[in-house]
Amino acid sequence: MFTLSKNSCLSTTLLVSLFVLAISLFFTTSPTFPHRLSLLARQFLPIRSISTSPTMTTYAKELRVAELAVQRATLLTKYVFHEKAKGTLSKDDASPVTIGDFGAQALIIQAIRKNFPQDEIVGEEEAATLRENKELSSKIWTLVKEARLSDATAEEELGGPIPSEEDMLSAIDAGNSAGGAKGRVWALDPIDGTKGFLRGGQYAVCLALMVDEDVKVGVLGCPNLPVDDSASLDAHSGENQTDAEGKGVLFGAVQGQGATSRPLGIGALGKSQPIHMKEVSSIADATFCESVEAAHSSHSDQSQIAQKLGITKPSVRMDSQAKYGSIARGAGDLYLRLPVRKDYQEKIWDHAAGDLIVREAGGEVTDAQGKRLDFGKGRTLRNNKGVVAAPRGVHAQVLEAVKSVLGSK
Ligand SMILES: Nc1ncnc2c1ncn2[C@@H]1O[C@H](COP(=O)(O)O)[C@@H](OP(=O)(O)O)[C@H]1O
Ligand SMILES: [Mg+2]
Repeated sequence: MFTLSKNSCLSTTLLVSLFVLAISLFFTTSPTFPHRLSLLARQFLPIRSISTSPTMTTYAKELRVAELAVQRATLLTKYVFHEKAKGTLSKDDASPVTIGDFGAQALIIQAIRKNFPQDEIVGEEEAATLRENKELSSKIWTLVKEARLSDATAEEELGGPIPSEEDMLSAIDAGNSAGGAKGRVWALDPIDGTKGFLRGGQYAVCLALMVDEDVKVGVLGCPNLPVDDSASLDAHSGENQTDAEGKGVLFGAVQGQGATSRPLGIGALGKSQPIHMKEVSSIADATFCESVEAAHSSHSDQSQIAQKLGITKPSVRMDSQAKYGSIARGAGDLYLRLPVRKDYQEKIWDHAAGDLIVREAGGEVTDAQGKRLDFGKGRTLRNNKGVVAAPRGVHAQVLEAVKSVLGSK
């Protein structure tokens, strides 16, 4: 019979322990530990379970591509915005916003398709009208061709420029996914806040990645917000600001990793810093951000809710998801979207990025009944009505006021 002496038993145990210790030290002290773990996991687990687990995947590449792609798209939107302000592009032919929308969508989808060819994309625009209007299409193509980051490496990371006008149209049309609760789905709003864009106010280029309906990555490019996170809230509304000095911010977030802001540049990404919502110790001191458009969110319900909460400071009106970015960095505290039309369904591209950025900055985002926004129901948030975004500590209090005002209707 095979037996072991007490001594050899002890030395075997010692050897095994030393081996285990060495392996754990190697992995845990290595800067590439999460990456190694993910590679190891990839060999033993099916792909789907890796991409849905926040601990296994850092989404570092997705965030980087999204930030660079949004930054590149804003080169085009900023050009169009300033040409419009100079009067070179007029509002009459509806072209400024159309050119900006289509051009930005093409540039961003090109980068997603190059880097993540299997992913689905829900984009706001489609190219049908451009295929019928050759003149408009070639006008957009002229600008798309020129929109390049000044940093060659960054441009390479995005997969380079779009090769032809036909490729541009095909990229725009690749945003036609129906969305849904399964797999990797990007939500893209090439120019959110169309009305703000035309008015010379705030607008945002918005991109988010959902994996199995959960928002994992969110990016907002806001060319007209102040770079400075501590700038006064008035500077955030940005009506008729045409001077680009000190403006342009890029917000980013990955689920479980916090939210950041960085200057919106023209080449490589600028330095990022963490952002946090402001702590609200007394709700009466809070400030609301609300939509400029009373047709998008009821201004009268908003003022009744403010009254209920004892808030006397006037709300700051701002277009686009710049509202989510602003409260996430403590410029303003609360953002409500109060339904005007009962039949209107909010679009996923109008909320996905902002929802994650606010939650990662210490906030809570629900609908007006307190339900989490449901991004797995296709292109719209058909399971939700309204939006309530607030710092985690006061969200319940704000929601109660919202319910009591909307409930009495
Ligand atoms: N009746 C309505 N209720 C709520 N949102 C609406 C709406 N009609 C349009 N919108 C959305 O409101 C967005 C702008 O939001 P805000 O008012 O916060 O700036 C628009 O995005 P686009 O500008 O991309 O079209 C559009 O999708
Ligand atoms: Mg929008």
